Amino acid sequence: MSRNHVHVVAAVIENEANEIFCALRSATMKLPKLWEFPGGKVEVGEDAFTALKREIKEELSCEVELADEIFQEVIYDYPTFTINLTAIKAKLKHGMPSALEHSAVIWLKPDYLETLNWAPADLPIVEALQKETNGSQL
Ligand SMILES: Nc1nc2c([nH]c(=O)n2[C@H]2C[C@H](O)[C@@H](COP(=O)(O)OP(=O)(O)OP(=O)(O)O)O2)c(=O)[nH]1
Repeated sequence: MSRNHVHVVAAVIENEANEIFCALRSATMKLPKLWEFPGGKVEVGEDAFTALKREIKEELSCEVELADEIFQEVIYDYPTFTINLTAIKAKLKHGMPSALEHSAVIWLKPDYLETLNWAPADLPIVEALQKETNGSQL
């Protein structure tokens, strides 16, 4: 049986107060009204980093500086497709993010991320961010 596979890149954008940028998918998007890290599908011929910079410009109308390394890779089976979600940390480089496609955005400290209703594929990323913060407080 073949399944639909999609490769999606997402930015974990951190600000100087160590808050993380979270975005709410709109009612008309797939996986409606779930929170996500902004990004989108990698197009043919693109690498994850190039795709993510493009998606952020399109979706949030700002520029980000990406970390050199991938933060986390998640593979998750949704009922109708399998997602390979690549999360990369980022900082704002130029402009402030505007919600051009999302219905809400919020900056949250890692400890509060779990209060949102996340797309299921994002939960391991949320967990890794919380572990990172709590580890650094020990
Ligand atoms: N951008 C983003 N997408 C995510 C995350 N987690 C997650 O499961 N997804 C899913 C939602 C979508 O099905 C897919 C991303 O595709 P997309 O953002 O281009 O949105 P879409 O499917 O509505 O676009 P399209 O098919 O209409 O072109 O990945 C995440 O953190 N960020």
